[in-house]
Amino acid sequence: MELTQLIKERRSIQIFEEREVSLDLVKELLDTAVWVPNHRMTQPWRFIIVHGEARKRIAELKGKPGDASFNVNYYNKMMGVPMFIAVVIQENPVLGIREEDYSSASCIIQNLSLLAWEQGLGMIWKSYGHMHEAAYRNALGIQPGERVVGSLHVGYASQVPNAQPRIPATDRITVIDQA
Ligand SMILES: Cc1cc2nc3c(=O)[nH]c(=O)nc-3n(C[C@H](O)[C@H](O)[C@H](O)COP(=O)(O)O)c2cc1C
Repeated sequence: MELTQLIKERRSIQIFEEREVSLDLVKELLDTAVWVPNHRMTQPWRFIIVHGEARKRIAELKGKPGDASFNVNYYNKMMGVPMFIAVVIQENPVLGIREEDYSSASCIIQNLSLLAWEQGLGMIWKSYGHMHEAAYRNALGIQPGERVVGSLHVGYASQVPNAQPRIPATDRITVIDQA
């Protein structure tokens, strides 16, 4: 697919088919996705992939079946996601570097979503609040000093939403051409 078309046609996918996602394919896509610009080449990221039965680690964060606190809607929603990828970066003590690192990690996520879309695979970048909480962090083995940039939900789309209109960049361009 042509790059322009790929960028415009990629959509964030919320609802997936039950079909499994190949771990090897995702590893291969990530290996390409990490070719981002990265000031100082800190490369502070890692990727925690959760699939199969391990999805219960996330689905059971709001109670297990049988618990009084069990949230069946949350459980079913999360078990309906074929694969999760937590994108995690080591937080640099220097604010400027932390921001650069976060920016580079964001580029990886966009690269991955385009590469996945090219393969017919959907994805959404989720930033739900509980990905910063201890229960989620413990369930995925996230270490002190690591920051979760996003929880990616990955799978084959069962529904592709309509595109939401974008403000043309031309409406937002200031050209300075006078000395
Ligand atoms: C940093 C970031 C965080 C996001 N977090 C969420 C989220 O928590 N829940 C959600 O439904 N979508 C989330 N999204 C996806 C956006 O809602 C989505 O990109 C937007 O609606 C435009 O749709 P499109 O990606 O299909 O063009 C997030 C996107 C970004 C870049």
